[in-house]
Amino acid sequence: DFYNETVAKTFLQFYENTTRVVWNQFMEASWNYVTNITKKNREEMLHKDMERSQHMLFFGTRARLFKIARFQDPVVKRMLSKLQNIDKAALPKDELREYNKILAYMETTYSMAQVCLNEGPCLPLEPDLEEVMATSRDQKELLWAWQGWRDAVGRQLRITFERYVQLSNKAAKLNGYVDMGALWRSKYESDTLEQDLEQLYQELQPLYLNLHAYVRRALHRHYGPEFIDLRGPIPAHLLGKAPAGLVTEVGRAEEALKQMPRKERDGLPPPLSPPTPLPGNMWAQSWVNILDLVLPFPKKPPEDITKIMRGQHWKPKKMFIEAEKFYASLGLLPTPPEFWKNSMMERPTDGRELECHASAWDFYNSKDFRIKKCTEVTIEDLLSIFHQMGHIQYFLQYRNLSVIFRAGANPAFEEAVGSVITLSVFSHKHLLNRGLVSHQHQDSEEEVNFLMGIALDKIAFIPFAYLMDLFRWKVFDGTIQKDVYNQEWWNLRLKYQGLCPPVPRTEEDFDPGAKFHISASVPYIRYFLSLVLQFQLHEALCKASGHMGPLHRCDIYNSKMAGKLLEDVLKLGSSKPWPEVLEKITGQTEVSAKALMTYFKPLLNWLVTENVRQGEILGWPDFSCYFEEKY
Ligand SMILES: CC(=O)N[C@@H](CC(=O)O)C(=O)NC[C@H](CC1(C(=O)N[C@@H](Cc2ccc(O)cc2)C(=O)O)CCCC1)C(=O)O
Ligand SMILES: [Zn+2]
Repeated sequence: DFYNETVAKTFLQFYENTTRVVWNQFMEASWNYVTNITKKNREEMLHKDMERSQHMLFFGTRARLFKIARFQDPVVKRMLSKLQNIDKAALPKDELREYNKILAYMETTYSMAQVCLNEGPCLPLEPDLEEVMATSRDQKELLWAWQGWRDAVGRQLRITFERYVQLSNKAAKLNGYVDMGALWRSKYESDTLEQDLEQLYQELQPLYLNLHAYVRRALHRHYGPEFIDLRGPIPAHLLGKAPAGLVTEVGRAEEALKQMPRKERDGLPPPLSPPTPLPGNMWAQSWVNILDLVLPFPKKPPEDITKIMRGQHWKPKKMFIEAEKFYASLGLLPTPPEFWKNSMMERPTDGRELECHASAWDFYNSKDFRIKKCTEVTIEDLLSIFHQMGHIQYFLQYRNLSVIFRAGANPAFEEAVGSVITLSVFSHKHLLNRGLVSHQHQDSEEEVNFLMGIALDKIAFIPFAYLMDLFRWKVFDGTIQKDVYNQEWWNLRLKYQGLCPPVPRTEEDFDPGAKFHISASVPYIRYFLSLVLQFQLHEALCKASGHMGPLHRCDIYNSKMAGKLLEDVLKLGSSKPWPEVLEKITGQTEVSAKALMTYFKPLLNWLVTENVRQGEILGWPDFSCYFEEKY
């Protein structure tokens, strides 16, 4: 009897009891696969995924039969409505099998891809290619890594991705959504999500445009006017001067152009600007690695924390313990023994294939939680571990809730928890307290340098995090057709990030696929929202900790008050609508960029003054990726 609420409660209890087993087995099989990619482990993972989907289908279809509108209990209503979305499990069995094979193929292609030197070793992304992108100033090497990675991954995924889009949309429709983008957006329980996101983006754009203009000037100074157009996009791959004898696409194009009789070549577009390397990251999503080129006060460089960590003989385990201590200092829950026994904290040395992209795992049995990370001893990896431990803390806090509510208030909350903590960890006060810097006092110029370092990570990330799902939403809703995937990707990269590809791209390429979350079908707007949310939460926690003074100097370490505020939110999981959860911690019911702007105010003031002094143009009115050469 689907009108009876008591029947519904029995149904939900039955779901609860059976789900734990099914989900735990699926997580175990997934973990075994991504930590040891073999045919056997793949078959086992696919089998357990089918079982999980059958289970979801059984309960999802029945949950839809209950007359929820007639029910009184808000918890029962919320549970039943969440059960109704069964995602890909709605597909007919044979198509679900195909879909799961496609998902496994895309994620595994990404994880196993390598770029091979002409005669010599093949390098995987982590840590080797990422190391090249972060530290090399040899443009031949940088272009080789950047282009090689896209050839090895993006190109391989193009056709499969087209089928992935079809089946994703079919699954979404079978769940009552117009396309998969709509299903992804539904996790935020808001019918004004897209407008709210655009509003946040507009608020943050001045900050990004000022940073972009300033960085462009610094790169212009470093690489020279023939590489950087001060009114144009930043070539996404900032290479040093092309050493003599470098033959690239561009070199060849220029050579050909010079050979042509003048009248013929005048009609042609000038060749691409010579390639330039990424600002220190394979996707130009973070520019921290070019801080040395853009430091506002170069006479006061920040201390190299990676070097200090290595000097103090930090090991991966110590990095995890450091994070554990921080969460404990807030009075939050300790990680259980299973965590330390079952996690993978370093890349295995037995030559197995595995997925190194870091991740935090909930095994849905209230006691088994793990992190998988191919940890290197660097400050980036230390911060990433704090981020992952934020996921673990959330898992711990909501572990006794119904399995239906064991998720973040929304996906951005999941992401923001760990990132909020990193804002304290990276504060000068905390680094000094933990012996990771020795410089006692930070003067106002050093503070601007510090904020520049944070901005190169967080502000540079804004347009990237926004466009990642703008692209996929348009692919899912058909605005972007499959024959123009790559040019539309670069149109968005130009429009929002003001970046150009370093060498000509074609529709043989599929550059979006070179990013983990696109090959692994992980939504990304969560990171854009988390970026704004983490500063809003940081402000609230700092206030609760009794912090006085500028927000960027706050460190909530050891604050039980801040910890209590955070705990009260985390243990709610997704049992309450996220505006209610946000209000509990900040007093506001809307995500606001105010705290982020407050945090970066000193830097924005400095940037605006500097850009005015230089007469900078904000944005890239010379929007072409081609240079008006001197030909
Ligand atoms: C079983 C499972 O998948 N679990 C989920 C968690 C869950 O859903 O429960 C999970 O662990 N996802 C992995 C993912 C890893 C990282 C990532 O991918 N980050 C983004 C964006 C970004 C960039 C800068 C930054 O400072 C913070 C984030 C990127 O690198 O582009 C890589 C290192 C950092 C976070 C993550 O932790 O979010
Ligand atoms: Zn995360």
